[in-house]
Amino acid sequence: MKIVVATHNKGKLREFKAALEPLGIETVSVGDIVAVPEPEETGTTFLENARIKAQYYMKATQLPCLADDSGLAVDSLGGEPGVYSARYAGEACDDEANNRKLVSALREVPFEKRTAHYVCELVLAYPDGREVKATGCCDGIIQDKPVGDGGFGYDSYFYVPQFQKTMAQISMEEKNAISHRGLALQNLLQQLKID
Ligand SMILES: O=c1[nH]c(=O)c2ncn([C@@H]3O[C@H](COP(=O)(O)OP(=O)(O)OP(=O)(O)O)[C@@H](O)[C@H]3O)c2[nH]1
Ligand SMILES: [Mg+2]
Repeated sequence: MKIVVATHNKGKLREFKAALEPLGIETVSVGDIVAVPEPEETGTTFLENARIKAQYYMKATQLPCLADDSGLAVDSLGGEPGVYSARYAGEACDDEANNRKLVSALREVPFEKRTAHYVCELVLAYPDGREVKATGCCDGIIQDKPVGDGGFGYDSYFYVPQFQKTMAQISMEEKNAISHRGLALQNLLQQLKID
């Protein structure tokens, strides 16, 4: 079995590959199948954006496509950066700029009040119109200094109490077992009756 993963984020792709290959499911990046511009993520929720991406790439490839919309919601920032996680510091920004803005926004907030969640919505869209949706959430605390070099994005600042480490210090297998994306994927596979 093969799944087209409708993302251009290499970190997400690596995680999908690591979770699905042991189950005998091959992953292909949509960028290796069609050369189309990325759709605008105009939704106001993770689910809306995941649907926009899944539908767009399914129509472009005529294949079942799995899209992921995810992000970080920080309680003391009223849920920010939320759906804007990838472009928190502006449209043409990178992980480093986003992290700088995050640390600066939390400068006055004590560690115990820096609770946050990663959220992931997955949508698998089929050419016949069917859609399978799954969601996952993972709790953590945003620390001041980056630690670890695994993962991507905000991971080196995202402290996971359960491991007493950041998301960038744990292995890919450990991340997939507890992360928003890993949990959403487990839920999706249950609905597809694959485990
Ligand atoms: O450190 C992180 N570890 C994670 O596990 C994680 N999951 C999401 N995020 C952040 O949220 C944005 C998603 O935005 P997003 O869903 O639009 O994805 P994207 O634009 O990067 O790729 P695409 O899938 O849209 O092609 C990403 O860029 C990251 O900033 C994460 N950061
Ligand atoms: Mg995106």
